[in-house]
Amino acid sequence: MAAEDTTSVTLTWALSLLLNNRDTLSKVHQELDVKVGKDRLVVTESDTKSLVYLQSIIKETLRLYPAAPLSLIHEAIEDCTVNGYHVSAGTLLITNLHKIHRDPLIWANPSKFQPERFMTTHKDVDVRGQNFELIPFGSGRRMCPGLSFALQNLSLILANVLHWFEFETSLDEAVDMREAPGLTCSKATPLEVYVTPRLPAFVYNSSN
Ligand code: HEM
Repeated sequence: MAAEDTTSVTLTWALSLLLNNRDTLSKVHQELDVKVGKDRLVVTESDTKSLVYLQSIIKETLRLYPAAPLSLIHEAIEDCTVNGYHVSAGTLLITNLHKIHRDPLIWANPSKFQPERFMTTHKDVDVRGQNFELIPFGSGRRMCPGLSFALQNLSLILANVLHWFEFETSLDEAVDMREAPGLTCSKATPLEVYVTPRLPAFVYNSSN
């Protein structure tokens, strides 16, 4: 599993989702204004812990667009029974994370981008492999060892770019959300955005 690729595709989906859901984009900008402030350039790791809406956006992005939609292939090393199904030793198992994450029995409006669900109905659901309805990093002994590093990077990078810039698409068009086939869930078309500064000019000349 490529570490850089998974992080960059997740960030691209997050930004695409925000551009197609401007209310959410405004709300996360408001959160940054209140918790970080427009007179400071760098959002730090300790800031990101209090950015609960931003964290919900990351979870919702990983739910809708898990970077490895079919996870990695696993092989049963011995005969076992899982949930009433007999699995013989040697069976290759592919877990369809994309499908699990959009199960209508678990998720209301499963294909809708609703970060608020992680502050209300699903506030106790995390991505760390303990809640089987949301397992973008897999679960168990062979789950992604880069999970904490990835979550830290996703929060820091997304918080900083959102804090620094306003984002627009050409002619205000909606972002094309089609997915490209492949092991990693990337966009079928590149994301093109226009950025403009959103902080006062003096802040960009400071080093904090
Ligand atoms: C958004 C970011 C990422 C996502 C969604 C992700 C997801 C996954 C998934 C689903 C697996 C398969 C787990 C399984 O077999 O059950 C995996 C495995 C793996 N990931 Fe990640 N990953 C991410 C970032 C990273 C990063 C940053 C690193 C390293 C710094 C990393 C290193 C690995 C490695 C080495 C494995 C193979 C583990 C094994 O087979 O024992 N991943 N990842």
